[in-house]
Amino acid sequence: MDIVVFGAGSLGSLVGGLLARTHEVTLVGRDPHVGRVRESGLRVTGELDAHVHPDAVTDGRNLAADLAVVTVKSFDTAAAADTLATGDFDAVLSLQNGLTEELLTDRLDVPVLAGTATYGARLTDPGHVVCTGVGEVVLGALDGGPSPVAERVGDAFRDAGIETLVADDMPRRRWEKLAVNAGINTVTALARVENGALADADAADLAHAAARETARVARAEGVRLPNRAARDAIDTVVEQTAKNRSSMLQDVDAEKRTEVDAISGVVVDRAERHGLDVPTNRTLASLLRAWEAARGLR
Ligand SMILES: NC(=O)C1=CN([C@@H]2O[C@H](COP(=O)(O)OP(=O)(O)OC[C@H]3O[C@@H](n4cnc5c(N)ncnc54)[C@H](OP(=O)(O)O)[C@@H]3O)[C@@H](O)[C@H]2O)C=CC1
Ligand SMILES: CC(C)(CO)C(=O)C(=O)O
Repeated sequence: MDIVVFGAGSLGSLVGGLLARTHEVTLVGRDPHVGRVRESGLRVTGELDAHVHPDAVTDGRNLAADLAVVTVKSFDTAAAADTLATGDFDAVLSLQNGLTEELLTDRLDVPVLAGTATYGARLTDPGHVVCTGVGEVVLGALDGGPSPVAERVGDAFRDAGIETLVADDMPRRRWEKLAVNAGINTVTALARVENGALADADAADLAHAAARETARVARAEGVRLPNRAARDAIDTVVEQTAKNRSSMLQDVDAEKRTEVDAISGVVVDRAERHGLDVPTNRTLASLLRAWEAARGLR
């Protein structure tokens, strides 16, 4: 397959690097990373090991491929979509956190697949990405149900040795992941603690409340996500990733803009559409946005 990975930062470089073992890959990213990949290839170390030579560019306009994988931060999705729209792709797959696929669908004229990734990645130096955790990519039709396009993409990912599940219930999975991110990412970022700290009862109550509200909004959107499932998902992820610093906490540590708008912000916006109040998500979003504003990040 010809694959463009749009957003060759941490996750994009890892996924693109693994895909390049089997497929023709073009990474779209920034210098000096792109320059180093062109000069001496991309090294993957940590829990996986590879040295590959994908094509790499800084200008993502007018590209053509079977598939474009979107791995920019959620707040860069609209710009990425507008750039991808100048090219020619058979399908687009998002592996981002937050609900970004609707934005891609609105701006692109090709099938957009929904995806989640639980691989951990960190771009430590130009040309070098560290795999900090082997997880799984789950992908499928945005509205659920069977999808021959998703099956083809799933086969391509598996051929490259990426743990991949093609799922026919992406709406539920996306909202469950959103509930997890709305609970864990926000609370850990604001309290500056690792995920495992949410085993503490008070912090867990707050994360559970955000997840329960998210499940309520999901149900208003027609997605079957019981409160109990959202709460259990938080507990499972806290246990499995106890030592993680969530991606939002890493952004706060680095004084970088967070993905709050695509996580808590989306929960608040969708709740409003259905006349629901989500006070926990609203409060968490306000605090994070206040932090970003005070640092000139928004
Ligand atoms: N890292 C991880 O382990 C995981 C990440 N995710 C999700 O994946 C997404 C990406 O995360 P992550 O990889 O950590 O983020 P990064 O910031 O490391 O990667 C995104 C990269 O895309 C670049 N970029 C943005 N817009 C453009 C553009 N128009 N042209 C070229 N390059 C562009 C950014 O450059 P610049 O910053 O200079 O704009 C950055 O290098 C997020 O939604 C995250 O939540 C999900 C699971 C795991
Ligand atoms: C699952 C979790 C919470 C793992 O840290 C995550 O998705 C993130 O940090 O963004």
